[in-house]
Amino acid sequence: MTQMTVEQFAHDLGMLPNLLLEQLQAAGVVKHSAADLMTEQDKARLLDYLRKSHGGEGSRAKITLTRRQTKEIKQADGTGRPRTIEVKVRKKRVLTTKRNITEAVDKRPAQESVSSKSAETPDVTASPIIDAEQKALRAEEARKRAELVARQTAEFKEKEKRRQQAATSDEIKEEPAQTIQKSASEEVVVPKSTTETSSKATGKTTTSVSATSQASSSAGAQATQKLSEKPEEKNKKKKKQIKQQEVWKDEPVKRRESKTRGDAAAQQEWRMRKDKRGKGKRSEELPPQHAFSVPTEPVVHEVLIPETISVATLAQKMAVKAAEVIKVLMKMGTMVTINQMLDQETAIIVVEEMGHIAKIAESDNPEAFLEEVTSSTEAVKMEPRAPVVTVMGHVDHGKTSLLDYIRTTRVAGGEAGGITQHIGAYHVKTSRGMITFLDTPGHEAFTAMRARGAKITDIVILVVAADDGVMPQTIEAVNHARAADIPIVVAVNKMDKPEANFERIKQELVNHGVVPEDWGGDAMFIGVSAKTGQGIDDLLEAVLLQAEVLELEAARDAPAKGVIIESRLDKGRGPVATVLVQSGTLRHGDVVLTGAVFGKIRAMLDERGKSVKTASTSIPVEIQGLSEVAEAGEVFIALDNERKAREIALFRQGKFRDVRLNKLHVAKMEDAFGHQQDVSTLNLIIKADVQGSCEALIYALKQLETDEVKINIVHNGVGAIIESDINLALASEAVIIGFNCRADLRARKLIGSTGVDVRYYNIIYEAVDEVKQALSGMMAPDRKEKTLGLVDIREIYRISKVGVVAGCYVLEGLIKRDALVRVLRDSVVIHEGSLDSLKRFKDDVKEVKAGFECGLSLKNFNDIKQGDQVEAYEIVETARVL
Ligand SMILES: Nc1nc2c(ncn2[C@@H]2O[C@H](COP(=O)(O)OP(=O)(O)OP(=O)(O)O)[C@@H](O)[C@H]2O)c(=O)[nH]1
Repeated sequence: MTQMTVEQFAHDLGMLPNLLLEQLQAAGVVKHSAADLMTEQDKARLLDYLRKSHGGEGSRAKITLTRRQTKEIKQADGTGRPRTIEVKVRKKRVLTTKRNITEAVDKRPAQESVSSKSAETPDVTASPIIDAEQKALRAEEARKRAELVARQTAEFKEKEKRRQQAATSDEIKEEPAQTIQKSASEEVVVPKSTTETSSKATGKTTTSVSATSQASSSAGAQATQKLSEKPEEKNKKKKKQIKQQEVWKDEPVKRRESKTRGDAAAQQEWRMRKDKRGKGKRSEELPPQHAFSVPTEPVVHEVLIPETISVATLAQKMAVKAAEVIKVLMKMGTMVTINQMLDQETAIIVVEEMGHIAKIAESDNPEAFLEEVTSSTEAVKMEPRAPVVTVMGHVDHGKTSLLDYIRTTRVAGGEAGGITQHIGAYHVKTSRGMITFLDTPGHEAFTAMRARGAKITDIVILVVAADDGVMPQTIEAVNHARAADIPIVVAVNKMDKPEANFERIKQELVNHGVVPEDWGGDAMFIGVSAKTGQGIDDLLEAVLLQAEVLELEAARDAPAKGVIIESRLDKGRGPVATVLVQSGTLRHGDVVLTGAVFGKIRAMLDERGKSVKTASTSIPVEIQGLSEVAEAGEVFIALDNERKAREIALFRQGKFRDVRLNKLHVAKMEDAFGHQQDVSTLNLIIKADVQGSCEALIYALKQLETDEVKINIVHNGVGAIIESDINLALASEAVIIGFNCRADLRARKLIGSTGVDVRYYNIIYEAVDEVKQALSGMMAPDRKEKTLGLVDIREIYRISKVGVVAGCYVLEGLIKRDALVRVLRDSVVIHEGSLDSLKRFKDDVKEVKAGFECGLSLKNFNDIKQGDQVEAYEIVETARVL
């Protein structure tokens, strides 16, 4: 082996002798000048050092190359002033190698120091430590590389040629970014050649640009330099540019990806957003074709229409201009402005008029959310719950006394005086179970709640004073309970009084349909005394027995639902409401929505004023935190979403409320007049000046009943029409008849807001006549067949796409286009149906009289033959009168 100097070795390696000297020194090989001789041992030491300095030996499978370059570019800015731009290029590339490490490291000095140098160069440096076999391998590889380089060069030349042809005069301007890419392209060659030697390469380049704005003093010099550039240099530059443009095409993408944090989905979304704006084009990832194709026909939108919608919103939903909608409405004879609200029906017509599909929007109605909540709770396990009891009865029969007795003796395990607060409801514990009492005796609360659709009470305790007997309000209570289909337990009170007569009460109530168990009925009668406490246990027992029969159940592990029992504005605490949980569990911190009021529960007290954290089914609690005073009798629901609760509350507060009120179904006499369906019962509430006229009216009305139509007197009484009558009418869809009496002020207000049908009479026959008309309207009309004429079929024509057409002659009467027909063959009916067409010559006609010819076809029937006859007839309906 020939010896060589440091300089020669450096030359072979393609590096400066000084640099090699430094490396040798670092490797512990003492050489003083470039003329010093290198021994094989020196080379081996240097190689060993380089291996170690690149991060360990043997197991190393990755090689990291880092290179920094700083360049200055002088360019004129937008104003034409020369500027110097400093471009720093930092390139880092990690190569993963599967090859023998010795070999990989062996090549390193050459690759690292000269990126553009021919790959065959470093053979000499490796010679001391490679054997003959390796040499052969190396030679083979060198040959391959040479081939590759030759091929690449040829390709570039070809491309260059094409590019030059395409843009001969268009000199590629050197933008700063391009310049960066240009310099970076040098580095790109490395992985390409490395791919040859190492089987896998992953590259990463970080580029930073710092542009310094400074007046260039050498602008002229630069120009000269540009001019003096040789054509080959220019070509070389262009080649590099083209090469880098191809290779670095995906570099912006890489950079973006490296900047993006978060998961892949977020990145994807981010990219999509970017793509939407038309920036950051990524030809590799985009499908080759354009995803959007211009619609060739009008797009039909499915438009969800809420109860009311503004013109602007409607236009937006159809993707048209508001002016278009206004135009359509103008054609329909309505002048509107862009912000005007349209009702649902009008909006539907507009949408259909404009060729779109209108759908009644459930999803726009936040209340639909409540339906979801409600339905989701249905799947939850049901558990038995305590009955909720309301006490009803005539004035002074002892309702309050009875409730007071039960409360003071039973609440909190009989701790008399344990109640510090009165919240309108409480629950008592007995040996057989728990009962919840609504502490608001009377019909008002009861019917008010029911009118709002809240069935809060499970059982009614009907209090009747044993010394007084059945009184008007007792009967009213019975009617209310019956209308609501709620079982009654009769508490015959004041049994301690000597004049008490238990049997008389039973008798009197039987007359009103409340039949005691021992008489074959289903009502339990218990003798009690609110004064002495006699029979109270039996009464509670009876209530629980009744509850058992009812099999009362509710979900416990579900969002709470229930009813507002009482509500008021407390000076210190703000709006407070007593609520009864009917299903689920109410928790401190829950968001509660009731009507148009909502709020987060800030405090929750039980009936003794003790703070509690939860309240499960049939438990009454007082809650604080509602935004306003809630309406008693209104249903409440606990939601986990405050935003949704607010949304629904606002929705209910708005004008939608009026729309909803209008939609509340109330019974109208007119409905009954025009009713042609099988509605067979007319519900009535009758109020009269005196009992006599009330009874007379009921008797007269009852005479109108037939097998088909019935009258149901939901309630009758003496005196003014009061609020509870309206509520009852609302709940039972009844019409109120006021005979020689009027509604009081509060009732009138309620009539105004609910639209309950109230009719006043002072002549009994007038009332009877109107009810008679109503009942007549409820009866199905008489339907009779009327024969129109007879037609002879003389000729049959089979026309493709039309079917069978018959040439006919009208024998008798006439035939109408809309008549019903029977086809007779040998006087036997073979088909019944209707006409599809009726013509005289070529014209469609409405009817053809006897003695004339005509053409006809039948709907869904083609088996018509010459000699058949067609009988035409129609159905005539006549209203029936009672
Ligand atoms: N002797 C006796 N008197 C009773 C009994 N229960 C109630 N009373 C009395 O009957 C009167 C009316 O009792 P309340 O409890 O106020 O009757 P109420 O049905 O609540 O009356 P209103 O609230 O006006 O509807 C009071 O004077 C009670 O003391 C009882 O069991 N025996």
